[in-house]
Amino acid sequence: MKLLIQNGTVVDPKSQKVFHSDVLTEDDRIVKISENISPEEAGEGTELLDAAGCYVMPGFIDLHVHFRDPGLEYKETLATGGAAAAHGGVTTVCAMPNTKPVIDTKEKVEEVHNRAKTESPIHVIQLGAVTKGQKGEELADIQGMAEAGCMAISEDGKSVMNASLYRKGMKEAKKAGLRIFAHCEDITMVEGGVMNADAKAEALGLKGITNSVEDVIVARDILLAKETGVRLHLCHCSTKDSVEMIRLAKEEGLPVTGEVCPHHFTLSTDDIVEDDGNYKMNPPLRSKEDVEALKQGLKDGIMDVISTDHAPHGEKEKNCSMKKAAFGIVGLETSAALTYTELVDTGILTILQMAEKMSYNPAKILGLEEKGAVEEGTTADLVIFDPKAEYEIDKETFCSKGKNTPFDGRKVKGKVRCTISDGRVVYQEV
Ligand SMILES: NC(=O)N[C@@H](CC(=O)O)C(=O)O
Ligand SMILES: [Zn+2]
Ligand SMILES: [Zn+2]
Repeated sequence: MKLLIQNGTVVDPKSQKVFHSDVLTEDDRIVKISENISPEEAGEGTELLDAAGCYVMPGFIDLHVHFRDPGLEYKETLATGGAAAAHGGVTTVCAMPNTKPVIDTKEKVEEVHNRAKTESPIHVIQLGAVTKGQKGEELADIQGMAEAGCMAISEDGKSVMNASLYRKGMKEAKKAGLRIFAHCEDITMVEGGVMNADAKAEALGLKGITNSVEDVIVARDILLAKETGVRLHLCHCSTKDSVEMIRLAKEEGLPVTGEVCPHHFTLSTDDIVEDDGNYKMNPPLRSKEDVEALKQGLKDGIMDVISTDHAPHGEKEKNCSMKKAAFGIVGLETSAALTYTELVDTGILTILQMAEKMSYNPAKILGLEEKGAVEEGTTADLVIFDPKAEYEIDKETFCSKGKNTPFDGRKVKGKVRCTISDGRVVYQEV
């Protein structure tokens, strides 16, 4: 099977080049990148894709999604989450293990990997939990899960509060060649908070979550990574002090990377006008000052990755007061547009930096050398992205089962026209 992508502008974060070119794929590989590859040269039966006016970028790699499968299929499945990813230009995801049951053994990782091959149109890397059942009491089967290809372990949804146990888990992870993806939240300090602790929370009569809830665990986890040598990826960073601590860790040469979610650089607590569950996520939307620090951190290269923390929930769980609503919003189908609109179109990031944060750096963090670039010989995971398309986000167009987004009706610029995974078109705008 061959695809010829014509007339596009290739964005390759590996060579740091942006250039006009055609791209030819055969089966799951990029076989030729050159100007004016003719259909005759490509050969009979080659499918032609017109990318005029569009960027041809490496498929996005989202290090942080919740596919809710197994056990919570009413929220999402490997099939619907995979379709949402394809719609958003995402060709590889890391699925968090806070499913039902929690993914904490070799067999459970294998089961998801086997099913994903047929059920999901894009690549799914299942992550394992740090502790059995995410109960924080004893370590999960870390070595076994590594053998099943889980690549990283994470207690996402919460932190491992017992630092001694976490340190043991980090040592095991390092031995097994796995990374730690850390959700930083001191649960003892949350005290029933549902949004950022500020005047807006007070005005709405809602309990607040302080920056320190995140910051103390970021500090602790960086120190534990320093001691154990494990590669630490800090998920969904939301505060200016998280950025500052990652800056210091990097200056010291520690193997620490930072992730920012589109909602945390697009919205601040000022955008919450009423008590609406669709604005509730963990960590919460922060102050303008925090938002600016996150943007600056992305620009300066302190923050390495833009991932979504795609967290689908049922309608009843979200269309209610923040007091009752579940934490989390969907993100796979709005991420590229928000990143382009908020960061590239505004001149904060270049298009190459967008490809770095959404493809190249995530691939590097996972050690996937064949992904995250547009190069001859690498995997044919690609996205055709139209930077000129302007439209309003419409949650009814989402492939995800989750419609829980605060971005419904928001005007954005930048649209995924086509997504290619392993040389197959998995999403194409009709
Ligand atoms: N981010 C969220 O608000 N929710 C996530 C859990 C998590 O990422 O911590 C979820 O699983 O729903
Ligand atoms: Zn989390
Ligand atoms: Zn998460």
